[in-house]
Amino acid sequence: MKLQFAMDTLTTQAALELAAAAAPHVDILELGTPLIKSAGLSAVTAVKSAHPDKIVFADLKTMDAGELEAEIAFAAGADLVSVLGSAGDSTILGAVKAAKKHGKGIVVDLIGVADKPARAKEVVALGVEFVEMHAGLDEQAEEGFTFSTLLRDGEASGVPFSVAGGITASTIAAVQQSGARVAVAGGAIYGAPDVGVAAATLRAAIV
Ligand SMILES: O=C(CO)[C@H](O)[C@H](O)COP(=O)(O)O
Repeated sequence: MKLQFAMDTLTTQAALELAAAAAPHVDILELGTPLIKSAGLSAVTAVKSAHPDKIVFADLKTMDAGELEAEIAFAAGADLVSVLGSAGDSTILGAVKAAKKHGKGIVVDLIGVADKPARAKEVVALGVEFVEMHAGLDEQAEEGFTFSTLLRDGEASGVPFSVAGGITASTIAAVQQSGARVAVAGGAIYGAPDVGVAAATLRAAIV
């Protein structure tokens, strides 16, 4: 299982500092949605230039104009770009077209989708690399939130999936046991007193 670090920060400089500390321990460096909205796609270029050996994920969460948005992110240096599962199939197909042109991949984020396993099957048939079983930051803060639903949905989907939703060093082993291809961790790394140690701890918890 790969480890993806979601850098939910606001400036390119902060992202470069986080990436430098965590890179030895992670496989995928994610430019979070707030970072791309704040700093622009030049942040993707900066992170990819500093870490050409890492997979760089641009978390665009695209909802429309799939081909155009994916195209500009791939041109900026992204290896993977996210599109929302609640977007129409034409949006997802457009993004897949841009990915094929660049020899890169689309990840469909199933945040907010009620029947995640069903939509996962549909979008993988459209040509996406994998889906993300995702409970966002707001959903995580809701009363009654249970992380285990994401793992059950991933297993039920029968397609390649990642998991994101407040993963910590104590829950990442369960993510691996669910068969996830990628574990996405944001706050557990960027919110830790020592980013490098936190990333290394998550890595060590993957058996
Ligand atoms: O995409 C996101 C929010 O929409 C986050 O990057 C994702 O949820 C991972 O962060 P965390 O581990 O803090 O939940």
